[in-house]
Amino acid sequence: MSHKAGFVSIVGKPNAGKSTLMNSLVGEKMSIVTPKAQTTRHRILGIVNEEDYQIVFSDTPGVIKPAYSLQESMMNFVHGSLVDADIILFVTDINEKYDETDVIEKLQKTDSPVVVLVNKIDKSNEDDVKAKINYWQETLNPTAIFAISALLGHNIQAVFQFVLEHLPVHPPFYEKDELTDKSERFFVSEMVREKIFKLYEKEIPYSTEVIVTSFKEEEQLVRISAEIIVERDSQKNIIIGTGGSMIKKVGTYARQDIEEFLQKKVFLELFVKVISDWRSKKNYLKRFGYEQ
Ligand SMILES: Nc1nc2c(ncn2[C@@H]2O[C@H](COP(=O)(O)OP(=O)(O)OP(=O)(O)O)[C@@H](O)[C@H]2O)c(=O)[nH]1
Repeated sequence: MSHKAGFVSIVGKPNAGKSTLMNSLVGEKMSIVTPKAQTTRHRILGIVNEEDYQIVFSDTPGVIKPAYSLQESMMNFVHGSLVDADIILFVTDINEKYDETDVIEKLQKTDSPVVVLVNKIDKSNEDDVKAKINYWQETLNPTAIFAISALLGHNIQAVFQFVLEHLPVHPPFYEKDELTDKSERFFVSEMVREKIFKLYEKEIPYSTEVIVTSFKEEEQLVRISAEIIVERDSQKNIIIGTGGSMIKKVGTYARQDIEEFLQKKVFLELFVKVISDWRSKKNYLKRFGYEQ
């Protein structure tokens, strides 16, 4: 029996629903999902393994014009995923307000088959869905178009089947028990970062990075320390909150998720550290895993 395997890249503008789609296709929560744009910063692999196939999905940061070095690195992850892809899933919000010219230009340059996924149809109507499908047919002339709701799981099975049928015959790229290329530490830091995206406003989430500094497995529990890095003292005060009230919330919510993820009791300690303008400094971006 021939084994199929390949790379499937999920790309699109910020907030289109890429991470929601990835989680739905993989059947696990791999990527953090929040209502804010630019939540995803890395290229995150989600691997689906069956006896006769292996699909390696990549969730990528939303396509933007980079304003600072961190965003440049984020866009490098997108380019990398377009170059590798056997199939590209382009996710677009049916009610998209952004100008998508930059994504369209990128997609027109690739040799890989492009599938357009018109997402969030639960927030639309049949006429608008038809109009959008016609628009994308004319604009991109893609290999296929699906109208989906990543949130409600509508048409996701059809997309999955399409991917499977178009996957090349190839031996597996990863061990068949691997679910991702990222470490437990990475997912722990993402869970803390997700809470920061949900609990704080304006620039705070975008100025924040989370680094797991210690991860010790003991018999009864896992002891984890993490640093929340911000760019200025004023942001440090906001993260901590009056009498530590805000950081306590971050810690409590994150710990609950991490316990579920690790299936073990967790002791989580959070520290806040200021590194001025870390998002524009190459050495920090490298240390935080954004640069090769
Ligand atoms: N109504 C509706 N909302 C959706 C759907 N898919 C995603 N969303 C919501 O849209 C928001 C953004 O979803 P994400 O999956 O984080 O989007 P993303 O494209 O990964 O965003 P970035 O990481 O910023 O690039 C979240 O609030 C989701 O719950 C959908 O099919 N319908």
